[in-house]
Amino acid sequence: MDKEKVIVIDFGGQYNQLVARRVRECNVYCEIYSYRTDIETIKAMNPKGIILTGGPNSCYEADSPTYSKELFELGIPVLGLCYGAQLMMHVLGGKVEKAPVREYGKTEVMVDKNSPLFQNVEEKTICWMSHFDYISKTAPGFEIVAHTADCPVAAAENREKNLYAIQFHPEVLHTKEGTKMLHNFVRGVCGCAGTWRMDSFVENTIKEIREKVGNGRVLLALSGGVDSSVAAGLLSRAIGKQLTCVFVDHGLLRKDEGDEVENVFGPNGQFDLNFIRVNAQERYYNKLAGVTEPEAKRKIIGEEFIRVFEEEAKKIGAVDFLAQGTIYPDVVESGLGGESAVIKSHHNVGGLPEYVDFKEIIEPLRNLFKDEVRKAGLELGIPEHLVFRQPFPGPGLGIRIIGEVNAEKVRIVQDADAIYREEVDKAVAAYKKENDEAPSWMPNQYFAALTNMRSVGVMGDERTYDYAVALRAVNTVDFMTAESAEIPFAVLQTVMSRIINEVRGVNRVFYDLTSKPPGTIEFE
Ligand SMILES: Nc1ncnc2c1ncn2[C@@H]1O[C@H](COP(=O)(O)OP(=O)(O)OP(=O)(O)O)[C@@H](O)[C@H]1O
Ligand SMILES: O=c1[nH]c(=O)c2[nH+]cn([C@@H]3O[C@H](COP(=O)(O)O)[C@@H](O)[C@H]3O)c2[nH]1
Ligand SMILES: NC(=O)CC[C@H](N)C(=O)O
Ligand SMILES: [Mg+2]
Repeated sequence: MDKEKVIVIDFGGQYNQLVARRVRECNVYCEIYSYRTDIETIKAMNPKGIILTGGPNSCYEADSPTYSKELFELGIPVLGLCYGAQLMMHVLGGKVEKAPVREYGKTEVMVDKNSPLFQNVEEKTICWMSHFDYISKTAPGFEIVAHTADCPVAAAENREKNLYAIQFHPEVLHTKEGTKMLHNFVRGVCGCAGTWRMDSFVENTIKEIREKVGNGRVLLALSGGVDSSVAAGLLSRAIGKQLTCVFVDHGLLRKDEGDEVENVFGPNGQFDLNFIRVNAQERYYNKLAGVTEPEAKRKIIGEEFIRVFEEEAKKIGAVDFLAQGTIYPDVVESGLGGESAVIKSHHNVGGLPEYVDFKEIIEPLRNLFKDEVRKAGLELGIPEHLVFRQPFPGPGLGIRIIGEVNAEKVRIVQDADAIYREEVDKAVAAYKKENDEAPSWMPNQYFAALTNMRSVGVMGDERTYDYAVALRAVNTVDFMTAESAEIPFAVLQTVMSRIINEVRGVNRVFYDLTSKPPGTIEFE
């Protein structure tokens, strides 16, 4: 018998893998296909349900991604999300246009509890919006089953034909009851039994690595961060000393980070690894001098990483494989997740130079989200303080210094960031001691960035004309969507006064309140 399957049709949304992941979490097998896949192929797969994803385009424009009306006439339940919802209305005779009010981030939504989609969902709930178009008129046969203050059609259904449209994103965890809504569609509307089980990731991956590498040698780009540490755990289990880890100190690390990483992974550390530290500060500063455009900076940093790895590989002799701790969000934001737009080129994906002198690149975590990587890390026995470290991007402070990078700016942001992290950690520890649990505002990522803005201040009765530091702290699970964390004002004030007193060159401190979307977590 055919395995029960739901297919996701990709229109270039940022959250497509999350949709697939949520469906799998309902114990239903799921695959993603491009919107260019023809209807015969889709019919042949005999899916129990079809989900249309979001996407960056406007469906009413001439060359935007679309799908033929037939898709909605197969008798298979279809759920459209955001762009997918708009497209469903557009194709079936409704109307989509530029919204008078755009919605981004957390939004209150009122749902009709009688709809099969909203069974057991609160009447007033929180959803995550990200759109500038809206459905101004539903297609014939559809009924509106959710709305927000600014969005008259937050969801619509044609129950008889099993067609459903949701303007917001139930697949992101910031939509409070989104998982339930997808469950209602997949298990309720589509009638999937939910008998599928996920394979063991760790076991299977170790087997696959062994088969691929054979007797070859692998160079792993190790940053000391969560992803590459978990990748190191997997590879070292799979191929032992055929693995060499190379850590690059590019001069864009946090204060004292180079030595900290060496202490954990180096010869005096807790792992039995071949470990090489390369000090490449000068070479990065030279390449970055005068460069201000964010994507150009990212590409330079990405290319330099590869050149350093190639040089190290030559020293070791005959290294076939380069391994990296790339995870799914790196891939999708770099515009390589199927139909998705480029948001930023992660140094390890879109930032890779065209010519790479390795036979193959191994990325065992390429399809996982951060929280899944952490789970694998714990399974591999990697210590908790490493597994739950906050992420630090490969291009490092290079993308937290807006505009040109130089040694002086690196010093400023390193010092400000160290003060900020110290004070936040102190406040979290004090809260934990008193309450036996972490505070609700405990951020999942927090750092200081250096804006490119200088402004006038007065210090010691004298005029100053110095830089402004921006503090960022976000709450997020998968780093695909995020909210600004509510760090207590008193803590922020302490940080502000310490930064201004202790870090030369700064006379103003900002706190960034932006969620993702519309912001991203990093600044460039
Ligand atoms: N300084 C570095 N030296 C060597 N490799 C690096 C360095 N920085 C990043 N990389 C490589 O680039 C990949 C992506 O970096 P990224 O910061 O996303 O992951 P990470 O550092 O492993 O984990 P985390 O997200 O927790 O920081 C890493 O997994 C690693 O393979
Ligand atoms: O290794 C990396 N190389 C990169 O080029 C990069 N850009 C962003 N990040 C990290 O990814 C998460 C999402 O960040 P953004 O919201 O800024 O895209 C956050 O955790 C960021 O720190 C990167 N990590
Ligand atoms: N997130 C989305 O799918 C957005 C759809 C469309 N581009 C809009 O802004 O309305
Ligand atoms: Mg990192």
